[in-house]
Amino acid sequence: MSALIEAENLYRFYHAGDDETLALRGVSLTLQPGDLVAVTGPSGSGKSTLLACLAGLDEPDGGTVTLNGERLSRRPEADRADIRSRKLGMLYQHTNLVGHLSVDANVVLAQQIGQRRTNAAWRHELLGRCGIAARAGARPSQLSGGELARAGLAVALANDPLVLLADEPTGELDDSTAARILALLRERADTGQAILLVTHNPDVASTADREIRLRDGRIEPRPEVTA
Ligand SMILES: Nc1ncnc2c1ncn2[C@@H]1O[C@H](COP(=O)(O)OP(=O)(O)OP(=O)(O)O)[C@@H](O)[C@H]1O
Repeated sequence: MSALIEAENLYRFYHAGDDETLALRGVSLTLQPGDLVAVTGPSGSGKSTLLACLAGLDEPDGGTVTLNGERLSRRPEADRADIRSRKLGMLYQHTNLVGHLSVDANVVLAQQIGQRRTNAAWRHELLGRCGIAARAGARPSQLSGGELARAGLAVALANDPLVLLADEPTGELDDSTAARILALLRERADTGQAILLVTHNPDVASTADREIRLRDGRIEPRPEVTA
């Protein structure tokens, strides 16, 4: 079985004048089909940078990202966009919705852009499962923060992607809605997807198969288990 996400020794530096920020310093991780993994860490530890590099939206200064056997890093943007449209769904912290389209039309658009040929039945199921069917005709500006997060998740899952990267998918949600969304993510993982979610919430992280903790751009070693 081949890994769905492989990141090897990722480095990302930002320069502003004389200042250099080491956002990622040698991060490696692997997700197999069925893995639901949480990325946690304090503000500024590199979580969003990691997600952007894994999605090919940002180019790491060192290291490689491979999605389902296809190298994403150090390729022209058109190639990365093609790989994304075949393999990846992404939920951003700041919404991934087009402002002048309804929620339903946003999901339709994502289905048209993607290359995995999902149908209208899938879209309707998804809107229901994400708890946003009742607001499917609304535009993003008419939605609450929690509704935006759920609509964004429907867009991210529109193509039933092999890999889902989600930045704070439950951040704006009440406990019962968050539990429902986590159950949906678990179910998608059980069908063989790999899901990486960023969260500040320890309860959400504890529902994942494992937790990757970032600090200052590095993965914190797991505590030694003593017998
Ligand atoms: N475009 C940029 N230019 C300069 N520095 C940046 C840029 N983007 C991020 N950084 C810096 O890189 C580091 C990692 O940022 P990142 O957004 O990945 O952290 P994070 O863990 O996602 O934080 P948060 O939990 O607050 O969202 C921070 O020190 C941040 O200030």
